[in-house]
Amino acid sequence: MVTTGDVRSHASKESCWVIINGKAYDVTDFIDHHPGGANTILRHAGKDATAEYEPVHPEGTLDKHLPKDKHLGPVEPNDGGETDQPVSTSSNGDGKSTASKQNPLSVLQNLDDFEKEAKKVLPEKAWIYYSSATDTLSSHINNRTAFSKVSLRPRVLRNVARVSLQRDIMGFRSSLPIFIAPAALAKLGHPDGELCLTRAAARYNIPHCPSTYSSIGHTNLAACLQAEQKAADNDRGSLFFQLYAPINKRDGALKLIAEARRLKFSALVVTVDSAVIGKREEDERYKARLDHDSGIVFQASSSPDPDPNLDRPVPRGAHSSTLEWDDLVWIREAWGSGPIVLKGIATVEDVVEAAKRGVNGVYLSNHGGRQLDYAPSSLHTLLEIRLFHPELFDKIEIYVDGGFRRGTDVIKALCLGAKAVGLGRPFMYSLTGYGTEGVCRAIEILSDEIQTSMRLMGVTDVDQLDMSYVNTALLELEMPRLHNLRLQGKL
Ligand code: HEM
Ligand SMILES: Cc1cc2nc3c(=O)[nH]c(=O)nc-3n(C[C@H](O)[C@H](O)[C@H](O)COP(=O)(O)O)c2cc1C
Repeated sequence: MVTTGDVRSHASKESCWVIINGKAYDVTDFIDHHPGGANTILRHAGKDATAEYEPVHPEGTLDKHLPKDKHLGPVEPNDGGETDQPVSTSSNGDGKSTASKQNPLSVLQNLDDFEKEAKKVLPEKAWIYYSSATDTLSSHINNRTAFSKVSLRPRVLRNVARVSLQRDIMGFRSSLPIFIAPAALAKLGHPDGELCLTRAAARYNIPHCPSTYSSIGHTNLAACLQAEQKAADNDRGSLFFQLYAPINKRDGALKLIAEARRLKFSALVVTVDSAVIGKREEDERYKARLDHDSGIVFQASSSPDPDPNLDRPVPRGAHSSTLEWDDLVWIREAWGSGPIVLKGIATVEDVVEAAKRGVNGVYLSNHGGRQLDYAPSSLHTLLEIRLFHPELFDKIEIYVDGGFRRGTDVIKALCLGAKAVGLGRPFMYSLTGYGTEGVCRAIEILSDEIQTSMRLMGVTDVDQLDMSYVNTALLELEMPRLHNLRLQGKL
């Protein structure tokens, strides 16, 4: 039996043990391969890391990734020493329950209200992770301001008593033109994490696309969907699989795709805007402060490399940095004939290329402003396609996300030609503290807003929404000057 004293004596990079859920692990050889960074583990060297580990890792992670001989067994407290007791995730550490700080769900009126409620109860680290964006925040801010550059053109004196909001989304007949976008680490907001999203998606018959880094394992999410469907005696809801190609690209991706197939996920969403991780300064500042406070010595991580041919890890490279268009061939082979959609497309040129490569759809996104700074919003890219290659809307399915908070935001994107809209942060905020009921309330609010606006616009079916219902003059002022490329035959 290992004692807490034993664990405390392995508190360095050279020999690093941690306690998780009452068991000790030797993670010395693993530290430098940890996808969340070496320092994240080093901060807990020799201590109980449960509170840090538990909300961000799916069940079974240690069994899957840490060799059996590094599992040191149960820990016995032997010396009355401090062990860094885990804190509960249902409070933010000050002893007050989340319920007593948050307004009742019935009081919340729009998706921004969920953000305010989440901020009240999320631990600082989680709030920063959910809300942060890259560099100057330009892409993030651009996502919201783009909506104010498109106004609506309503028609009147039409019978709008009945409206239909149904849309086909990546082969699934959804009751609303929206889906839950992939966002990692939902357990930071609620102990049930992504289960809340899958349950709500099933109840409202919309798709949920969990992240590769879902904090609840994909097997459990698939079982959750089945259980929901069985209890309701229907087949409502659907799960899509978001794929980050791992560092070891093909081998890692093939394993994930095989898992997605085994679990019968119905579409493959390949994220293509993450060759490296964006510079999210709030996250980096917070982690650097923790490192400093726990005595970890600062080391510059990405000095310019004098020789680009040297085989070194790519700075900020958390996933494969070598994924290319040609890789879509083996991805298609492994996935089979089901829908493949490329997430993170931002230009009309790449939509043209995608249409040639046999994928079913593109998903215009700047990752919620978390990757490239000064990237276009998805409304900008939709309009770019409208102006330069409108025929693409008939050739390939086009999905969007980024900054959608209102029913009218969704309607504007549908008018410009999007098939459906994904939302990331709003659903993470809605599960925070409230769990599944919060996500259900968020979907209801959005559905109400879409329906109400459609009626006020004289529209009874989302399929009727087209360019005649929007004034895009202001957004057109911001279109890139691509006419020269076209004249040169490059577009
Ligand atoms: C042994 C103790 C471990 C601790 C204390 C730990 C802690 C953490 C923390 C705190 C994060 C969030 C990263 C952040 O704050 O930026 C994280 C992320 C992550 N960890 Fe661990 N981890 C451990 C072991 C593992 C193991 C065994 C795996 C298996 C591969 C793993 C895989 C990951 C992954 C995939 C992420 C997500 C990275 C991202 O979304 O950017 N971790 N870990
Ligand atoms: C906390 C968080 C985690 C995310 N994790 C992922 C991810 O694992 N994979 C991915 O493709 N996109 C991820 N995204 C991006 C979202 O899928 C989506 O593009 C973005 O959140 C849309 O913007 P919105 O938050 O304004 O709705 C994440 C976004 C957030 C906010």
